[in-house]
Amino acid sequence: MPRALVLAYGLICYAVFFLVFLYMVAFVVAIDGVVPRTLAPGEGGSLSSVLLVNLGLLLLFGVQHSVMARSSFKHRVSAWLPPPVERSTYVLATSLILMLIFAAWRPLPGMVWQASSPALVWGLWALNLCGWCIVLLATFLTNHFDLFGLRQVWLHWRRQSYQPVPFREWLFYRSIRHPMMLGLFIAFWATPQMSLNHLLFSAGMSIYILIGVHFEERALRRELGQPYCDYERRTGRFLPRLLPAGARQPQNVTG
Ligand SMILES: C[S@@+](CC[C@H](N)C(=O)[O-])C[C@H]1O[C@@H](n2cnc3c(N)ncnc32)[C@H](O)[C@@H]1O
Repeated sequence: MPRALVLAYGLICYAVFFLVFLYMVAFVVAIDGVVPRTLAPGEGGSLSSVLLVNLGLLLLFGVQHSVMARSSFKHRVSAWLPPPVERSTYVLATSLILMLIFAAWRPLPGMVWQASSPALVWGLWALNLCGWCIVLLATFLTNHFDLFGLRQVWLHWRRQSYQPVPFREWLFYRSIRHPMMLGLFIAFWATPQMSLNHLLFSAGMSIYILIGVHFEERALRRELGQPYCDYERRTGRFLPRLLPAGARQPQNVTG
């Protein structure tokens, strides 16, 4: 594959994901008129058909995300998917599944909660915004450009060999292991208006996150060994551990 094509492919995949992520914010936040389809309540057909379609979509997302992240999958497809474009392809596949969710999601009628006090409404919107910001910031604390495949295609363009991103323990990662997922939890659940529709989406995504972090931790334990086990002891999954200050000194996980 010509290097320019690899670079263009990586840039396009990143741009597509960026737009899809922005759409996801609007889809979840569900403010009228911003995007055509959101998680606002509506009539999507019989309860059984709505559940079948929506749970199927969430399952599809979970399967794509987990299977494509596995090293055995990467190894198997390496013959026809060159390493520099592997991450971009994963990002593109995730974007396509998210687009399918936005297009095919069947709405449910009814609200679960609706805050009425202006202070609570604004407080919850502020918390929601914090959630999205934590997600974005956490991508930069590890390596935003590696996570979305740009670093891989750029290094290939420059004819430089790829070196994996070192394990980071900066800021949030000093005390919790999954700030990106914590941000998503906050963004999915902190809302002044929770429709039944939104509840189903948030619950499905949250279950997937819990399963995903289990596999991510297992992979990191295998890859990094004892230093990662020590990191697990010092940190909490989503919330900081209540440890004496001295016990939480960062150490270099990669040795
Ligand atoms: C989608 S990111 C999610 C990271 C983390 N679970 C979170 O919620 O912030 C998954 C990738 O981040 C990598 N990763 C996890 N923790 C990391 C850290 N502290 N430093 C660098 N990379 C990390 C994992 O190896 C995996 O490839």
